[in-house]
Amino acid sequence: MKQQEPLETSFANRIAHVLTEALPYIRRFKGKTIVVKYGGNAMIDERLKNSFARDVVLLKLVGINPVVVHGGGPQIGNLLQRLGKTSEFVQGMRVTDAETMDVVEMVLGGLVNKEIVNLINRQGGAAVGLSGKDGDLIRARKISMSQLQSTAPEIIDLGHVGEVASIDPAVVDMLVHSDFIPVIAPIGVGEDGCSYNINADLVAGKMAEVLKAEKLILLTNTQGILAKDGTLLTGLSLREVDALIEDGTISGGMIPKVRCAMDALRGGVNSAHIIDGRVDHAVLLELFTDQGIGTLLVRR
Ligand SMILES: Nc1ncnc2c1ncn2[C@@H]1O[C@H](COP(=O)(O)OP(=O)(O)O)[C@@H](O)[C@H]1O
Ligand SMILES: CC(=O)N[C@@H](CCC(=O)OP(=O)(O)O)C(=O)O
Repeated sequence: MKQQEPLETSFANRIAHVLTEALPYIRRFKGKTIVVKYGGNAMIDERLKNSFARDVVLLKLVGINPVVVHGGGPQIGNLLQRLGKTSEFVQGMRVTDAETMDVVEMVLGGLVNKEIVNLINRQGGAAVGLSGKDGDLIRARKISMSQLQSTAPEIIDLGHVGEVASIDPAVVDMLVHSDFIPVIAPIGVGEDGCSYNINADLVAGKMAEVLKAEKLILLTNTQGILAKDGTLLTGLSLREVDALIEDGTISGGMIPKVRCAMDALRGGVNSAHIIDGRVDHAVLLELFTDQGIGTLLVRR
């Protein structure tokens, strides 16, 4: 008969330490909602995707309510390229004509959404995929060029690019309270009945606000918010973030991300975290360890 190797003492101690360190956090977050934005750039390889799905399932099993909002920008770009279409971006927003909108809906609402649902379910969770159309979840409003400081004067219309006009959380509440894990694609419906392509960070921020979430966690492809010299800024207040945008330390795609996190904080979410989705089990490390990872944004 094969004998089980005894655990090396220091390794066993480490496991015990990790589990006991997690305990106060599990107690603190039990019954609370945590909105996790899973960006397309963090969906790099199978190992990372599975580690993300395991984290989400573990949260649910210890009594926390994860709600996943996903992106899929690179995946939309890949399919558009295969179809011979190129995308233009204005302030990080993809100019979306009717044909591009069809692709966005296929990729986000179909491929990416169902892949995440399947990953979570294979790890033992019960995920249900939704787009903003399901249960009239996300009402969208068209974004006009005048709302953006465009550096591309030749583009006069963003097409089907929307912002969140309102969220009706009824379908998400119903799923959460029936022990399902909602997985939401950032597509909204306009007053005109048309589909709108919404930046996933914007949807995640508003979702966290409307669901009165305890935390908003944004997974991205950097360690967090970095200073000019490349060091990680571990904790920032709203005032400090404003100053970093002002002096150009925060730029590009990080601007809408911090803006929506700041809006969520002002709307009552207790904390927002920008963390590195390229790290295995990033969500667990953030939630259940004393030091956390990435950048913590707080209201004060
Ligand atoms: N101060 C900063 N700290 C970290 N990243 C920054 C900063 N300023 C700009 N960025 C850029 O923002 C990017 C993240 O935004 P984005 O590419 O839109 O992410 P995602 O695809 O995850 O939504 C980083 O990869 C980096 O290039
Ligand atoms: C209007 C707009 O730009 N929408 C995004 C939606 C996907 C997204 O936000 O994906 P990431 O989080 O992976 O960047 C897009 O078309 O790429």
